Amino acid sequence: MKKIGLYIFDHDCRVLDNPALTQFSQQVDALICVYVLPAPSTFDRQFSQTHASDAQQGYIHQTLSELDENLRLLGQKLLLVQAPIQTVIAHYLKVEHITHVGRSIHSGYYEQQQWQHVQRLYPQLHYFAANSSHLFDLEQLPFTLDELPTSFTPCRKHFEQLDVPAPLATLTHLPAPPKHLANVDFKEIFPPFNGYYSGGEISARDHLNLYFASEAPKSYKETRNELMGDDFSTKFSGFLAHGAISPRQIMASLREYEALNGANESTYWVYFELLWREYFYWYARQHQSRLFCFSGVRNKSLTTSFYPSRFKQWCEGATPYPLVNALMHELNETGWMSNRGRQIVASCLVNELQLDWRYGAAYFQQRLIDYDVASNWGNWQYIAGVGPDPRGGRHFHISKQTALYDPHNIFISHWHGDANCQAITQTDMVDWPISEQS
Ligand SMILES: Cc1cc2nc3c(=O)[nH]c(=O)nc-3n(C[C@H](O)[C@H](O)[C@H](O)COP(=O)(O)OP(=O)(O)OC[C@H]3O[C@@H](n4cnc5c(N)ncnc54)[C@H](O)[C@@H]3O)c2cc1C
Repeated sequence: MKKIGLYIFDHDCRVLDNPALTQFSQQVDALICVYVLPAPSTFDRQFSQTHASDAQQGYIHQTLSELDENLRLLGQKLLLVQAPIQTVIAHYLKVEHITHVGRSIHSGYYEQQQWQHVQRLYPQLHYFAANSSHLFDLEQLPFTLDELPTSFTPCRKHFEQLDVPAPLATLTHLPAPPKHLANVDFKEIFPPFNGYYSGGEISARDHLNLYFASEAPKSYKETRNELMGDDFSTKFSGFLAHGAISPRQIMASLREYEALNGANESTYWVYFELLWREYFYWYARQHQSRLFCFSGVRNKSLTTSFYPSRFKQWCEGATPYPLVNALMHELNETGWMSNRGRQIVASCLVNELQLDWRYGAAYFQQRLIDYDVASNWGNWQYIAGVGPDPRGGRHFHISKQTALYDPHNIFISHWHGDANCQAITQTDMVDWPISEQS
């Protein structure tokens, strides 16, 4: 009997160094490649009224177009489907008689639940999933998931003892699709690229080569907290989030760079930051749905709440704080924000505006071109003090951060941070009695 495989791309939108795709394609005689557009869940709808931003969708559009281009070089093509995964599987089971279904392992709890659900629904199919997005495989870890250290530093020390597997050899062949399969035109579904950050496997390879051909890695540790500019940080996050590049490919280029130019603290720090990403991946795998809980993984009581007008001010960049406003304007326009910027606006939402951190995380989920379930919700928990921070949360003082990172008002004026500063006027019964100052 002919083995017909359905491969579901998700956060692994590349053909090179994609263990899940490579191994799955070796198990089947014919292959259908699909990308399933995620529908907003009930949880998403609870925390926000808006949908994925144009910046985010335009970025995904580019990512998928470049994946399709690379698949075509291997005699394949990418099909885009807008339906729940179980419907997609049911469709191809009926129409193409698929026998196998493959994908890369997802860190998200709901995505894992969905994967288990389809296996229960269609037990007659063969299922396959492998790690395509992280540095280490589960079998390499010196601890079980339950024993994952509760904070980053001890975990990093374990990670540093491990060898990062080399990227796979170039993929030269994929089984062909079973027969002519109609596809939708990507342009009919997605808004155009906004011109700020390019997505996709081809762009990722170009960017990686440019970054490691530059002097930037030598001073990364000193520049990485800046707010503005082309190469103060690596700008790998969008590519990594959608899997247009693998962290192992980045590590291979980093090691080559170090061999040619010498290693220093800054080149090590690029690895160090990739280990943060790694940590949050395993953290999400361990804590599952607790990643989204108000009290976090620490089960901590918080006093923050939801104030619609304050949240609106934060989203629109109309708070009393010019730096926060400028950062939010940058996010809304481009879909990206520096790491220091994310820390400042997240801290403002939690500490100054006293808002439930999950609204901020959900807003980031819809805006970021590099949205990644583990890194986003894990970092938000960290700032809100309900996650892996041994100090129990962070408060970034906005005036101090402004003096440190935008002393000449360049960032604020570029993103019009002082154009619409509004006082926080809303009070509610918990603020009573209202003092002179409020
Ligand atoms: C509240 C908040 C939300 C965030 N949400 C996301 C998200 O959805 N997706 C995402 O990829 N990153 C997220 N980050 C982490 C970090 O801000 C971005 O990865 C980084 O700013 C991307 O820019 P870069 O690629 O130039 O990073 P660089 O500074 O050059 O770092 C190199 C790579 O290391 C990884 N990395 C660096 N810092 C972190 C970190 N704190 N946590 C996890 N990985 C890290 C990223 O993959 C990044 O591309 C968030 C941070 C905060 C504080």
